[in-house]
Amino acid sequence: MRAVLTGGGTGGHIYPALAIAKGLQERFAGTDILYIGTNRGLEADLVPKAGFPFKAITVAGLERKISLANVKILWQAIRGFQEAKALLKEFRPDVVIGTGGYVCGPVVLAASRLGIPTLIHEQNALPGITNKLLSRVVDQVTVTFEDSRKYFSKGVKVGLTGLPIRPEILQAERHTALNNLQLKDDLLTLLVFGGSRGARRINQAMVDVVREFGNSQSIQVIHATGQTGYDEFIKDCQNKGIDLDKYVNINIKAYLYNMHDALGAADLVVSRAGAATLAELTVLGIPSILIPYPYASENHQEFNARALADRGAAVLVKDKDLTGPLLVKEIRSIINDAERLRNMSLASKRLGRAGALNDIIDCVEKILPRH
Ligand SMILES: CC(=O)N[C@H]1[C@@H](OP(=O)(O)OP(=O)(O)OC[C@H]2O[C@@H](n3ccc(=O)[nH]c3=O)[C@H](O)[C@@H]2O)O[C@H](CO)[C@@H](O)[C@@H]1O
Repeated sequence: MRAVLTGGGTGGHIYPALAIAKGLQERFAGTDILYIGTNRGLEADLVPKAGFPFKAITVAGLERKISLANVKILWQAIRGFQEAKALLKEFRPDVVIGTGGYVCGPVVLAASRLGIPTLIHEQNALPGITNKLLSRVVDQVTVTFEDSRKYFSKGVKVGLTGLPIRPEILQAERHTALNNLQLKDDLLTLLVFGGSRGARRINQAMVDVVREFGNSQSIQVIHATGQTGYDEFIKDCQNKGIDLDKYVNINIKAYLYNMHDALGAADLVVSRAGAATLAELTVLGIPSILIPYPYASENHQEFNARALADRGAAVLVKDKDLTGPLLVKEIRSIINDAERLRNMSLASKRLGRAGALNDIIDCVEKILPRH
């Protein structure tokens, strides 16, 4: 079996594709994978690190208003389509799977023109523009939320599967994770990150959290600043007189390539509310404080966060309200109340869908040629 995966820009599109790639290899022994993305997205870093062959094509996102830049972008899209077609002809996949982001457009379209079976997965309740357009040419659409069915035209085959999660996250286990991270098992672990690119607002609030909990006897902290926010965070700490070297329980990273260990160790998470993150939190039953990114298209992160907050699995803090002292207060009020922490964890677990990856692989199997 030969499969092409495509999806890019942010981790929220890439990790579901990586999960599907691993799921295919588990189901069909000897599966050959090719990942097609762009050199500008996070996929150029994450895909080779995950051990899959990666090829890049030319592509760029359209601006929402008519502009001269869009003429250039349209030209790049045509070039990207030709490049995708050439890669597909060379690799000869049995199936092409897209998980959103601009790069999916030319790759999935080229596959459908070449008569290769195609499937796309939508992570958010509100489908992205690329997936909405592609839904008209693909063999199968799979969605995370029942609610998103209504955004696709009649006649489009839509299957409800949930969001596929990397197998290593599904298998994460606290003791091993703490060991791998060299953390203590008698302390609570707070994990903080702002989606795959980091979040400046969360980093700013974290300066106070680090100061408050530095060398605490009850809690240890892992904070991922995002690749571009690391230096600024360290400088902000220095400016406030915080010497991070003196805090043995505070671990600051630019990016967590070992998220399965970080999530496996976490008793409480502070994060943005991207769909992939929420699927991971709920499948492991981790309580969270969610600060939705307010500029995500049509404010979809707030809808994501509400789905958890309304069911007691998370506390929602609006970005505009976020300050260091408020974050410290929210963290304290949860970690100091063991019963609340346990109830939030149970509520989170109830929302998790561990079978999503398997269900998507079933959908892939159904569109393969021999079926
Ligand atoms: C700002 C924005 O529009 N973000 C969107 C983007 O999410 P974005 O990529 O920001 O966030 P998601 O939460 O969906 O996914 C992040 C992924 O990166 C992983 N991770 C993160 C940090 C780290 O250090 N290491 C690591 O492995 C997380 O475990 C997760 O798998 O795509 C998602 C899925 O379409 C959307 O729901 C988000 O709204």
